[in-house]
Amino acid sequence: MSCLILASASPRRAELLRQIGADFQVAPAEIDETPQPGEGAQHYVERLAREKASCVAGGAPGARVLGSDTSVVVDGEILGKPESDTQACEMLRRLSGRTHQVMTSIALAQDQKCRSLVVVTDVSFRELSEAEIVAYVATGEPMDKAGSYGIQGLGGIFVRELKGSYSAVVGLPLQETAELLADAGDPVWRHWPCSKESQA
Ligand SMILES: Cc1cn([C@H]2C[C@H](O)[C@@H](COP(=O)(O)OP(=O)(O)OP(=O)(O)O)O2)c(=O)[nH]c1=O
Repeated sequence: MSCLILASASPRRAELLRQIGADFQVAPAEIDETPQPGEGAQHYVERLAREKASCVAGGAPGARVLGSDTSVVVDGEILGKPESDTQACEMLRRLSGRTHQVMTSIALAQDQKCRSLVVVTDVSFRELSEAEIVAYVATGEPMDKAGSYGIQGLGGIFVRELKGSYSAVVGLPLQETAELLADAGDPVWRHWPCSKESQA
């Protein structure tokens, strides 16, 4: 079976892919993440996941390349990673006391072929006080995360309810990723270690 490459600089994605026992290498993709004029959120995340996967696949003939993108969407507006503390505070104020969508797309490319899907999760925040928004941004945790929070970190205390895939919010939907790899002919369970002695 051809090798699997994770086209991502995200330590969370690598950790999640390791969690399900996949055997892979990491090669981050450098692409322009600017949304196209009038582009819808689902289209945007899927396009980026496909571009990340295809960009790395172009330089790795025969390899299976997994790309992914996560964006937070509120009132149809895409919130990416904040560029400043001020922007992080603004995003958190917008998310306070309401429900937003986290959209994560995964794409698996091999040579010219590419399969992709989008997972949408509803996340509801309780009301956040100004003091805790400022304290949270001061920790630095929001800075490399879409929507300026990490559900898997300190930001977990903001989340009242989640409907959908927790792992997709962190950056890689585990069930759907395993399904995409299985459809491509290499289910992750084939790489799982066996703790039992051979019965032969
Ligand atoms: C909402 C949310 C996002 N995130 C992260 C997942 C992604 O790493 C990041 C969204 O940015 P992305 O552009 O999807 O990914 P990235 O720049 O980190 O890595 P790459 O493009 O190389 O794959 O936000 C969390 O870790 N926790 C959360 O709760």
